[in-house]
Amino acid sequence: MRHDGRDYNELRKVTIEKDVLKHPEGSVLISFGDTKVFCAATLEDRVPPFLRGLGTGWVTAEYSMLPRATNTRNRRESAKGKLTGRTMEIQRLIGRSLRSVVDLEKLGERSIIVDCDVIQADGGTRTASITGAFVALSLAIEKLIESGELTENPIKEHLAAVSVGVLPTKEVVLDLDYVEDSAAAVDMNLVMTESGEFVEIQGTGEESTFTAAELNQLLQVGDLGIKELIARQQEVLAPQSAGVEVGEDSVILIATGNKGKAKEFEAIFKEKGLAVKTLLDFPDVPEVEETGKTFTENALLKAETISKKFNCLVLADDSGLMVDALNGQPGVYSARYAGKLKSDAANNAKLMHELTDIPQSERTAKFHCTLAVAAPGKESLVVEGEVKGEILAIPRGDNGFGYDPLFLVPSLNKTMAELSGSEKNKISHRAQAIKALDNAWDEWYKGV
Ligand SMILES: O=P(O)(O)OP(=O)(O)OP(=O)(O)OC[C@H]1O[C@@H](n2cnc3c(O)ncnc32)[C@H](O)[C@@H]1O
Ligand SMILES: [Mg+2]
Repeated sequence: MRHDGRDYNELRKVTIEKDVLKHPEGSVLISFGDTKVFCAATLEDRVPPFLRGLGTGWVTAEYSMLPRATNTRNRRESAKGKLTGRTMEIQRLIGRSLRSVVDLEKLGERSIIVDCDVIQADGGTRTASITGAFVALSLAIEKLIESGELTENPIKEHLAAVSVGVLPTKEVVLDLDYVEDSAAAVDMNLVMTESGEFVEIQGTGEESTFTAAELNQLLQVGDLGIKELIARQQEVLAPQSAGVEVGEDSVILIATGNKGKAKEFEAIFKEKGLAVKTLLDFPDVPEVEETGKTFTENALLKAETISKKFNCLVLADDSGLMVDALNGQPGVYSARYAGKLKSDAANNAKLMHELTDIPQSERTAKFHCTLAVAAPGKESLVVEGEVKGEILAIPRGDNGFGYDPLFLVPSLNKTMAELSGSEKNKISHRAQAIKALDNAWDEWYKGV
């Protein structure tokens, strides 16, 4: 029986929180029970002198512990003026471990430095550091891929580390906390890869010895722990590493967080036998900032950013309302016409207000839709669609989304919000753009 009630092969509660710091390219706060470590990965566009000009990159790590990470205060190493042997040994181990799963040539002439700072120590700080450092490193590399600086991921496979040991009771256990660690007869740190290979085994009999049979048990229990830790890392790094099913042929990923658009695309693609996934399925993926000045720029930005992130084919829609009496406004600013909060009600209220004195005959407008499709290694495809109409003074209908209740389709004498979903999907700007996409698809798909 372990003092905290865990089973012999049970990890402490492991949590990995990502993007916890503002400045580093990759950051995580990892906890193994009460052991908590910040891991921050920094990208630098240079390599140490011994690698300069060789076209290869470098990954290294630094480790440190806050004075009160432990039961009694430890003087800062910076105040002492030198690193202890323990610190040197641990930071070399972290760097070595990370390099074992990175193809340094693919990384190119740049360095990634991972700082592991223990804020609370309760046993296993080096193993928590390695497991967290791998995630921070992956996040930093993701940034390089997103920005187009790297096209291929230099990470070969996942890496994690865990402690195992033999208690004075002779029990072989996984993931020792401080109480167990300080009494253990055998203490071992394992660093392993996703494919089950070892990077490092540090095993010591503490005033005792251990048998080959015990060693085997220790390795087995450790292997299970590593598999669990890697699964946890994959969850945190998902969807990039887990891939979900977006790569399947029958699924199309649409880079939109707009529920109204998502619903329309689902209906339109269902008829083509394709299931739709949108960013609503991936709430952790941050919204792509629409910094473009045109529909095309923004559609490409959304499609290409998300395609790089997921490494699969992605469709994006940038659309909006263009009102003639407002010189084409709100145009690309349609979603945020009344402010950052993107409220349909506020946008419609602003539009009604802006057009207060404009007679109906001068309230002509059009909905515009630009679609961009991006796929890895291909030049993106862009198509457009439009539908003409008029802006009413008073909203009508409850269907659709956005400006639909104010947008009259004169030939039907109904607003877009008075049409059923399937009626709107026959005539809308989005439907027109999808027709154009259909026409261009085969040639684009075969080519480039
Ligand atoms: O960028 P994504 O995540 O796709 O979602 P978004 O709502 O921000 O979308 P856009 O940047 O393309 O802005 C388009 C805005 O134009 C309006 N709009 C586009 N299509 C529309 C439609 O079919 N009916 C009504 N309003 C529409 C609506 O206000 C949208 O929020
Ligand atoms: Mg948008």
